[in-house]
Amino acid sequence: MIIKEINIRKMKMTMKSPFATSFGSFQDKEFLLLEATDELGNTGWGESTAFHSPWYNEETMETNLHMIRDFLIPLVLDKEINHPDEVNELFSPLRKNNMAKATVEGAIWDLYAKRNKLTLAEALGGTAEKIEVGISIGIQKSSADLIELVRGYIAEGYKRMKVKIKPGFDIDVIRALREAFPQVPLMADANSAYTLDDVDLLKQLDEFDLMMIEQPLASDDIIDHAKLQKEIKTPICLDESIHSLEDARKAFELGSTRIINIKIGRVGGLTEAKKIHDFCMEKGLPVWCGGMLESGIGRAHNVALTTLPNFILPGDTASSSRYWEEDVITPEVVAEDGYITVPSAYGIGYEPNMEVMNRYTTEQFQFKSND
Ligand SMILES: O=C(O)CCC(=O)c1ccccc1C(=O)O
Ligand SMILES: [Mg+2]
Repeated sequence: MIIKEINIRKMKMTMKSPFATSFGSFQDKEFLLLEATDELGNTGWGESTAFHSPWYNEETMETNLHMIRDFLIPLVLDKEINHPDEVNELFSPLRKNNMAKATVEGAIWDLYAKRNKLTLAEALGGTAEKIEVGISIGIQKSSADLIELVRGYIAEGYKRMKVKIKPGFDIDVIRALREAFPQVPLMADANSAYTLDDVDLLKQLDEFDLMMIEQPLASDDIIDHAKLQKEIKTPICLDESIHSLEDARKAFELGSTRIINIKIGRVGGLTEAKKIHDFCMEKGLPVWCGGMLESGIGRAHNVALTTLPNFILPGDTASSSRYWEEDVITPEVVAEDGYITVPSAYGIGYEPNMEVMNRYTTEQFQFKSND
């Protein structure tokens, strides 16, 4: 296939409620969508998971726009690409900027799948027909508020509850949740809010039978996490620290992580995500698919990736309606009793809803081949 045209949209959508983590809180979500068109008129969509500010990682919507426009598009426009795995190779001379790379690569995966009359899940080698999903709940004003939210999500059928913690909103909150829901599959995500000075506090979490603690220590660390894992029973799951198959290998060898949260954007695309998945499967490390509060386009990519066999644990990709009054795809992503049915239409399997998408588009950029 030959990529003939790329369109980028700056989007601004407001979530139903603010999402608070140890690194900050926001309700307005600004992000990029990208559409790639081939020489036959097939199209594919990708979403950038970079936020407006560099607080989850160093990338932002604007750095992604710069990278895509000035470096990534010139590497793919008018080039003959036989398989999306080649895009990972084409981008490899450029360091990092993984979310920018994943935006373009994701659109090309969708395009490739549609062109070859495959679902994106099939193109990736996934077989699951439905996937199990959990929910990620931001930091609340009080344990009581959190308990009420969790009660509602359990009633909706979500398969595991992930709650955000930070210093001052941790042990007491988890204890209260555990007392309220003795059996519920529960985990905590610290988004790098602790250091090794907090070992004694983190040890206290062991009594609550958590499935895992996600990224307790620094966002770039795999050394201290290995030290911490030796001190605590709760399995550590790395999120922020893993950017590539190489990172996954090193973290595994050091004993820094027993589970990996795979986010397509953070690792630079679906090809790298699949490599990490395959490695973890071989080593007996379960994985699950993380979320970045995506619109329907990114959500659809997450659903397709999760059909691979080592996505053993429920991911963070909940129903569109948990985040948005209206989503940019039809149908919207729906979790029923904690399961999302994998769509059977080609590519990402959901159609962009242009009417809704246009309403939330603030700016557009078009790149066309010269011939
Ligand atoms: O519901 C989702 O999409 C996942 C929410 C979530 O946990 C999250 C949201 C924003 C930034 C980082 C994270 C995270 O997984 O650490
Ligand atoms: Mg996380």
